[in-house]
Amino acid sequence: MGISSQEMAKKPKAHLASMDYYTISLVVLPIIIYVLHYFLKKSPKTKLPPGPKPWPIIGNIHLLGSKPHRSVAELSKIYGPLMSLRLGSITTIVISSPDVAKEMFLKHDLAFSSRQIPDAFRIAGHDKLSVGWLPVCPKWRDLRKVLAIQLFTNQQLHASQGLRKKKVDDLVQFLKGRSEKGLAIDIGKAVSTTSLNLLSNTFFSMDFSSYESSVSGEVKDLAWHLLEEGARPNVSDFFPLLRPLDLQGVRRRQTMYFHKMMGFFERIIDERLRDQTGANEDVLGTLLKLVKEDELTLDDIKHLLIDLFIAGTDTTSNVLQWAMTELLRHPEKMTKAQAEIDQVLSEGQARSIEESDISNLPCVQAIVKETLRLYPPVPFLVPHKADCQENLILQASTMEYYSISILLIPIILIFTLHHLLKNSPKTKLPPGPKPWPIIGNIHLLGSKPHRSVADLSKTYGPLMTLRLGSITTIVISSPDVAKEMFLKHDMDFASRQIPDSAWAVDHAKFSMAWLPVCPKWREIRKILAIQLFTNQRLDASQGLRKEKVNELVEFVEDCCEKGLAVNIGKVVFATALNLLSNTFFSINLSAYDSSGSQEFKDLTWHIMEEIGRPNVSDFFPLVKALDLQGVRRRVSASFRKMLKVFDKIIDERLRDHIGSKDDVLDTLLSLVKRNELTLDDVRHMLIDLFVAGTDTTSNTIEWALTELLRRPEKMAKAKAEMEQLLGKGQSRSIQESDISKLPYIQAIVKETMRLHPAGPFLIPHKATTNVELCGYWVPKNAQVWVNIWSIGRDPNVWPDSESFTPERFLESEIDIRGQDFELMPFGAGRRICPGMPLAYRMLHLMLATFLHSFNWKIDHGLNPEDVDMEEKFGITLAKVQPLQAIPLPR
Ligand code: HEM
Repeated sequence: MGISSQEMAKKPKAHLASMDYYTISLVVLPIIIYVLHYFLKKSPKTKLPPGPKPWPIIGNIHLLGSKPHRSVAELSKIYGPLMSLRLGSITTIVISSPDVAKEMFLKHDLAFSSRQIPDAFRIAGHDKLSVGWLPVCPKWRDLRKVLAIQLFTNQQLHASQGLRKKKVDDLVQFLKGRSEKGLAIDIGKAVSTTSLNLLSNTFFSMDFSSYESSVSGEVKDLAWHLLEEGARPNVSDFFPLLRPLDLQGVRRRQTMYFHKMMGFFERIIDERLRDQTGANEDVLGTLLKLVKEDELTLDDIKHLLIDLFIAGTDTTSNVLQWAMTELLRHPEKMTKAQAEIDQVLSEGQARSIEESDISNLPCVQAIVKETLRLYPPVPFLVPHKADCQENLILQASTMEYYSISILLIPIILIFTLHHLLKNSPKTKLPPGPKPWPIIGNIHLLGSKPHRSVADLSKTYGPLMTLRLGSITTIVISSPDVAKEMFLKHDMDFASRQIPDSAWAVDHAKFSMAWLPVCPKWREIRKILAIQLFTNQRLDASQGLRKEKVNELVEFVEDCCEKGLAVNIGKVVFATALNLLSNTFFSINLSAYDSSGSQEFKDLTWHIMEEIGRPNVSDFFPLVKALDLQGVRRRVSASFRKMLKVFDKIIDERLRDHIGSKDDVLDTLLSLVKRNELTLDDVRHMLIDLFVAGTDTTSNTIEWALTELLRRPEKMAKAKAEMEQLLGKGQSRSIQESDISKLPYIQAIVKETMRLHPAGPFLIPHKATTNVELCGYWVPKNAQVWVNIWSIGRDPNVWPDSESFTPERFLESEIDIRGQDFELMPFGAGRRICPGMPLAYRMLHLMLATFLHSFNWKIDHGLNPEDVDMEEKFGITLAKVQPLQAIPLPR
């Protein structure tokens, strides 16, 4: 199924060319937008609520992620409870506090009573007949009146309660049957079958669904599809002028589901009209009476029924499912509710529950309220829309220019040029999600790209294509594909996709981390391998490191005496910084209690964070020059500060004399003297070594201790291993040479790096030529992400993959040095981390010292399982909440 490399070499550059059209349109696009803005600039200013700065064109769409309710809640913490977002060309106001909601509903209810109608519901005239989507108008008022007066009055509901009771009895029968056979129950399925039947009996006096068969599937699935498509982010909603194109096919699919559902209701209505003897106490009976009295049309009824089923089935069953889930998690609350029900029902003769009992069950009511509080089935309500707001209209008209340019440019440029190219032979890229126009798949990355991409790989496979703006990105998520990449094509993938931020202060020109494989890069790697990181060199400097670790112990002992908690990440960072600075310069760069190391840590983290941040300049290289998000500007400032520190040290050494310390700096400066390196090479090499070596090390130790604090039995096992080797009490302290005799500590380090690899995508690689990989075509210049985070958690590779089990490595040969593609926290192939030999020593030395010298307690009296495990994505994965642990004497 693959294609030969010769054929590949001949492939015309159709793919790359098409990419360039995106980029061209992106150059033209801002010009048109800014020209139109210029003409509009005399319009009065509007004072929108605060919100995140929108990106050109897409606005804030990329911030929504896969769980917009959570992403938006996070944003509101920064921008306040009344916030504006720009979603494509749509201004969206987000309300996140009871006070603002109160003002909206009490003071401005009418002004906000219309709906933002998704394109998915502008089908078959539904938006013109549906009570859910109509604006406040006479027709909408009539329909609401019918609901309130004819359908959902207490009297009507009372009349149909017998039907519902019967359905609940059916559920109980079904549950009893399963329970007698000792079988588990799919709560979601049972609950949604019941809630569908409760509705279908209230409306039609008939069952739509049965517990054992999938006949019910039809309406339930249709309601689910209609809701799912309706809620799907749709480019037609973000850019209304693109609606006619229905780029994602949402309207096409929705029309099909809609007609199927409509046909289903039409058959029921026809039968009822033919057989007038049927039950008329139900909702359909009432509605048909109103048709007879000319108060409604048959079309009104069909659209009303669609509204009621879409709105009523999934919402009810979701709430019930969440309620049951919470009660199963909190058995004591379940018991309390059961006791209350028992008490109400066993008064007199034991009987089953009636709707009239609800008012006597405050605990059950409270459970429903609490479930609705935590899991509101419609987290943003059904989006409202502001009517007749002068300033919003102005905003909308400005936005239309975006839409016009969006409509014109992609259509004229991209599609015309694509058409011209359509005779070019096709290339067979690995599968992947369908890209949106212009932004491609950027919107799928969310705030934790390693997780989002891992989820996508479940659908598209371990070799997947994403289009990130104009950049083709190949994602590798299995050991087999990684093996083929590193063993068969290492050279072809050994270059880097350089982020724009790495060009700050010309860093990428000198830096070994970003240079392509070229004589200069080889030269620098050779110097590191031969002069800095040989075993002999590292053995020679181990005394310096031991001294630094002793200082760490002294600092922690002091905290221990004072009963103070230790910010693990901070002290490990300071130690790692000193281990490096002593290995390289024979000086300390930080003190534990000074703000200096924190400043250096902040600088390092900022650099890592900014380089890892999704940046429009990386997705659309032709707009790089604009540095739209200011990332390059901020990274330049951080690099300059860091260079200032190194320049001072270099100047001092040059003033003394080279050779006075016999350390790494001496070695490097003598190479400068011999013209084998330039001073700039040395300065930028130091940035690389400090940025790549500190945060990675401290994050790994922080995660290791976090995992051990959550599992005290593993911590005890590690301590026992060390006691056996080193003795207790007046024991000697640990040396780097002891590491090989501590298999459990080694296993802990491996297990930590499996679950929390410092660089989840390695440092992104790039294809330097067209490559055939596992039968697919990887085009030249494609970015390559090796998702070692998802490989490390793949249940097909690792049994019980989510659990922290160092024991799995005790009987296994798997190592972290780039030979085993299931576990490669340092990468593999030519680009493997050159600092690995030093990192290996530092990690084991510090972790073992922490465990051997102290007992540890979690701060704030937290239970082990409650320790926060949230991670934030940068080029490294750090903990969101720094680990604070209290040291106790051993
Ligand atoms: C826990 C510790 C560390 C981890 C997990 C780690 C991991 C990595 C990874 C995954 C890469 C990219 C490999 C690839 O793209 O294929 C890398 C590259 C690199 N690392 Fe490390 N690293 C660590 C510590 C260090 C230390 C201590 C140093 C030096 C002092 C260092 C220096 C570098 C450099 C310079 C590169 C870029 C190499 C190149 O592109 O040619 N790292 N590291």
